[in-house]
Amino acid sequence: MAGEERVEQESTVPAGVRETHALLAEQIEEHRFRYYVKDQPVVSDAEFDRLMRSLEALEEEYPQLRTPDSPTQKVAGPYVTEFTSVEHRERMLSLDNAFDADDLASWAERVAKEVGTPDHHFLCELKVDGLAVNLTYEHGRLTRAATRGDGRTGEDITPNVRTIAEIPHRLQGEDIPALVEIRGEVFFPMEAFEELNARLVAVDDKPFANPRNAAAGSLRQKDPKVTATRPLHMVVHGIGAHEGLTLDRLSQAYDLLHSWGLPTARHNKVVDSLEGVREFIAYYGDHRHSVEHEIDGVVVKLDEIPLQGRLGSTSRAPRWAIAWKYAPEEVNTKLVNIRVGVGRTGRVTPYAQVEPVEVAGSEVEFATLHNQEVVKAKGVLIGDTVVLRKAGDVIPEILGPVVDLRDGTEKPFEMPTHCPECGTELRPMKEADIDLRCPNARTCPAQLRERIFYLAGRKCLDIDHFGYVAAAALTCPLEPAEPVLKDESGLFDLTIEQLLPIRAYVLDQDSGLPKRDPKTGEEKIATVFANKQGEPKKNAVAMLEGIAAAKEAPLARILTGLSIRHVGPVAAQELARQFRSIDRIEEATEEELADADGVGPTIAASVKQWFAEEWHREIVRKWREAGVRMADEGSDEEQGPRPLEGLTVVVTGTLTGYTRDGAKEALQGLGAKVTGSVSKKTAFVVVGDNPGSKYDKAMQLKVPVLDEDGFAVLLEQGPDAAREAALPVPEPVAETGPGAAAEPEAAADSGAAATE
Ligand SMILES: NC(=O)c1ccc[n+]([C@@H]2O[C@H](COP(=O)([O-])OP(=O)(O)OC[C@H]3O[C@@H](n4cnc5c(N)ncnc54)[C@H](O)[C@@H]3O)[C@@H](O)[C@H]2O)c1
Ligand SMILES: [Zn+2]
Repeated sequence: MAGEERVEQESTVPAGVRETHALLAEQIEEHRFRYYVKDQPVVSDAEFDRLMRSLEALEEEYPQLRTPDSPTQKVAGPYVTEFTSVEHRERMLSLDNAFDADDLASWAERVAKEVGTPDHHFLCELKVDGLAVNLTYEHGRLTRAATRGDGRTGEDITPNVRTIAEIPHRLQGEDIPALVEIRGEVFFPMEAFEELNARLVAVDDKPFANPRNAAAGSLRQKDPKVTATRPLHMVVHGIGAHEGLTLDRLSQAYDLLHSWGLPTARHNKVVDSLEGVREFIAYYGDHRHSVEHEIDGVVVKLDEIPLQGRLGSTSRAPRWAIAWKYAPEEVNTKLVNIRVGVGRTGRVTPYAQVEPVEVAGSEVEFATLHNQEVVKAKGVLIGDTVVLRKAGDVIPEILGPVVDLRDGTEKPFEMPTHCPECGTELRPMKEADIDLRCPNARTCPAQLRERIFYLAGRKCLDIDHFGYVAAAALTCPLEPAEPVLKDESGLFDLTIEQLLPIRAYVLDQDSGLPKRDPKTGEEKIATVFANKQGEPKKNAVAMLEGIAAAKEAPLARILTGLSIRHVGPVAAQELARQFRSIDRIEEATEEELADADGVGPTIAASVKQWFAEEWHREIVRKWREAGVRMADEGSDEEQGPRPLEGLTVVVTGTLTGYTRDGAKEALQGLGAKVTGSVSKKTAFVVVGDNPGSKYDKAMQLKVPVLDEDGFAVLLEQGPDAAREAALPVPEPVAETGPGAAAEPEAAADSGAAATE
């Protein structure tokens, strides 16, 4: 009876469901066309994947809907495009996804069951975010290159692919087979992306929304000469049809391909258990940005090629492989507005305000745009749908606009000519500067607020309960009309009586805008330092105590807090170490300052300029009157050791928390020597995003490599702790077996011990 009911249900699909299914399928086909043919998708990959999953869910419930032309059963297409179509000798498939640990485990279970032997291995590869290509080599000569197309038939892009330097026109070496199809991913490096869009926008061409589309759009050019100007790369990730080649393990086959000159992946790893797969996934989840290309996940494959054959494929994907996708870092959202913010040094920078979206685990409403030239170069208009990227802990950024969604109401951004907070006319500091500044350093409320916030912050006086809201309340309140601080000179004279009546917006530190009540949407206003009865809040009392205690702060922290241009914590430390008091620094000549260790002419000139301002000298005078010490006692030795003395460090790639100079200064300030090339004498190599050959060299020489977290450990805890925090040395693919990546050996000759 129950069985009959089931059959009954399966045979009738409600008309409404049938229609939903048809509409969804049509939407998906439309998105695929925009993605694979136009290279200009209008939704994010995550959004696309959601649509696919809805379709799959419907077909799960009503299996009759799962017909051979459902998008769930096809790779994509077929499409008629301006390229000649060519048939792949062996089909090019997509991949099934594992969305959670359970999916992965049941895939592994099925593999184990079907291969019938526990003696098999998993090959873990990174999932490169680009577009798939198929290279046909006949007797070692590249005779054809094609896109994936619908899996059976792709587009002939041979002349375009020939322009990619990494792809050999002729294979070199031993055992070159009569025929082999090489599958791989062509990608566009993130760091070249901004420049490409700038070039396109400059000649009124459409910018790309992200690097993956730039890769596809650059490769699928009618004129291969255009492709030749694009910095495309490729990573090999599979083998198709072949003749005259016996293959056993895929990992070993890659070694063979590598020996022929093909660009195989550098981060593959063979493991013999699901545990090893999980470790690989977790490792690259944390080190996603230490790889030379964007990755959107990990692909796990059965390494034994004969066993792969036993598992076979569906119409869409092999059963012997599965893709694990990481949380998406890109989302599409609306660029609501471009605002400008005024920084501590008066720099006025545009930033994007977007419709709030959740990305990489947090809600994002603002993204950096750096300066007005960057806005132009990105080709974004106010009102555009944009691709927003949040990579790890990095500040969110706008990658590019979704041009195909424009309706003509979008407006270009215009950089204001006057300061949004004090109305002063903006100008560049130096003629050649791109950045504009508000010259009203003393009383511009924005600059003062940021300076006070910085002064109270971790790098300077480090005063508890003195955050952004307090800084704003002291410098730009709603009431009283006059702020209690008109510049920083009165900081150490503040009294609780002055604080109690202050009412101010509760400002958001990232945007400088008032926070809003999530329910009413109203801007939040508060008596920041008093409770409802008008009595001092505990935090306000603690803040004043903190300010009083800061009168004894070391000179370096006071100096840093003065916001003298180019005098960050490191330079301040050098000045404090060598001059000992603020008076001696003020009295020193520019030459004397420039001669000091770690100072130099730029900093020296800047210090002189700072003291030349009357209101700056007034700050020092008032602080002294209030009892601020502004001098360090004792000799050099008592100033504490330089924990990185004797170490040579190389910095490569882009760090997120530091400029290259900033990282260098931080290291030098602690006594390290910073050089440009890696040798056996190098104690550490610090790598940011997209490191390059120095990273490889370090791995080769077994020099400990630090990512940004490791770098922080080096600065804060010294070399011994940093060695522990170094990245593991990736194992070459051929070295199979379990076990995590090898511990890096500590450099034997790296000198001084950590002293804390
Ligand atoms: N935004 C859109 O409108 C839109 C439209 C269509 C597709 N997409 C994106 O494309 C995906 C579907 O495309 P798909 O069918 O190519 O599936 P997929 O990207 O999930 O996986 C299959 C592809 O992964 C690639 N790949 C990368 N590294 C690999 C490796 N190491 N080994 C094997 N393959 C590797 C291959 O090109 C392969 O064809 C969607 O999940 C979505 O992210 C987006
Ligand atoms: Zn201003």
